[in-house]
Parts: sequence; C-alpha cells; structure tokens
Amino acid sequence: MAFDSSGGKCVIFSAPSGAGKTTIVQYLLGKLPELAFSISACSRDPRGEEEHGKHYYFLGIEGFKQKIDLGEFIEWEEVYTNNFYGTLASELERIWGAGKTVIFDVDVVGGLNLKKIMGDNALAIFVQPPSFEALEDRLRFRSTETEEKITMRLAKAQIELARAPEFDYILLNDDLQRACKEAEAVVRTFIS
Ligand SMILES: Nc1ncnc2c1ncn2[C@@H]1O[C@H](COP(=O)(O)OP(=O)(O)OP(=O)(O)O)[C@@H](O)[C@H]1O
Ligand SMILES: Nc1nc2c(ncn2[C@@H]2O[C@H](COP(=O)(O)O)[C@@H](O)[C@H]2O)c(=O)[nH]1
Repeated sequence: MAFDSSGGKCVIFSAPSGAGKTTIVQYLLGKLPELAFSISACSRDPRGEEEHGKHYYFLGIEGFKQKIDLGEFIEWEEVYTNNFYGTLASELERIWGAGKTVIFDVDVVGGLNLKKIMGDNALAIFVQPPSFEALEDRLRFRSTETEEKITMRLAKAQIELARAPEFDYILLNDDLQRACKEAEAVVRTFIS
C-alpha cells in the first residue's frame, strides 16, 4: 500500500557526505521546537557516542533486511556498499502524531525519493559545499572515516553534486553561521 503523505509537513536536508547537513540540522533542531528529527534505521554499527534510538536505529544487516521484507520503510538505500539506511513509516506517524514537522538528514537519492513521495508537503534543501576541495577537507578534518571510506564518499559526491538543481532550494554552506541563519529563515517561512 502506498504511503499516505498527507499527515503533515517535512523538511529534507540532503548533500554529499561532509557538506555539513547534520551540523545544520542540529542547529535547526535547537532553534525550532516545531521540528522533530526523523531517526533513520541503518545496518552499520554505532560510531563513537552514537546511541540506538537517538542517532539511528542500529538494526544490523539482518534486522534491516527483515524490515524491508515487512514493508516498514518509506524509502531505503544501500548508501555505501553493504551499508543500508532507510526511513521508517513509524517515524513519520510518531512525529506527525505529535503535531510536529519532520526534518530529515538523508543522502541525495533518498532526499529526492522523499520529495517525490511527500509532494507539496515537503521542502527539499540541498546543502552545497563551497568547493570540492572544501568538502574533502571537512571529511578529513571530521576524522570519522578511513581513507578508503573517504575515497568512496568523494567519488559518490561527484555524482551527487550534479543533482543539486533537482531540489527546491540550494543552500550554500560556506560560512557555517551564515548558512545556519539562511536555513532557519527558509524553514521558518515553510512551516509558518
Ligand atoms: N561551513 C563549514 N565550515 C567548516 N566546517 C564545517 C562547515 N559546516 C560543517 N563543517 C564541518 O564539516 C564536517 C562535516 O559536517 P557534517 O558531519 O555536518 O556533514 P554531513 O553532510 O552531515 O556528512 P555525513 O553525510 O557524512 O553525515 C564536520 O566536522 C563539521 O563540523
Ligand atoms: N536514503 C537515506 N539516507 C540516509 C538515511 N539516514 C541517513 N542517511 C545518509 O546516509 C549517509 C551516511 O551516514 P553516516 O551516518 O554513516 O555518516 C549520510 O549521507 C546520511 O545522510 C535514510 O534514512 N535514508
């Protein structure tokens, strides 16, 4: 059965890995109590301080595939080889049920899929790094990925950057403070 997208609004943040979408989403969650974060499910293990049910639902590969078979995802992607991520229908029911607007932090293909599913109830924002070099520097500076994973994420970024025009809004993340303020203004207008 197709997902009923009429239950509320949503704001989608997508970008290549390292562009800064998580940083901006966290800023907005601190500023706008009308928003609630869609906690994705994923198949990878937690990193560092990450907690199950806060940053992700860490299901492992088998648990994730079980939920695919049960039809519990609105969208899911094998974002990186053997690394699955997806949006559970139950998350939207939880957030819309509480009268809030959903905010997503998803990859570019997932963001465009959600935009299609949600129609006019969605604002899809692409976070644009100032340059490819800046993206690479940010990924390295974050120090969360191995060299192999950085290479993989940068290769994917080349393809993702070309899809920016398909989004409703392109947010340049050059100076972080400026970008956060711009994001706040755009989201405030959409949810008001
Ligand atoms: N405008 C900016 N200038 C400099 N550094 C930034 C800026 N925005 C974010 N960063 C830093 O860049 C790194 C990547 O940011 P972030 O983790 O938010 O990216 P992301 O797009 O969510 O990546 P992923 O998809 O891998 O989760 C972080 O260390 C963050 O602090
Ligand atoms: N299509 C989806 N992509 C998602 C979802 N949740 C997160 N993501 C994206 O995966 C990558 C990797 O994240 P990391 O935490 O391992 O660095 C990143 O681009 C996320 O935005 C989702 O539900 N669907």
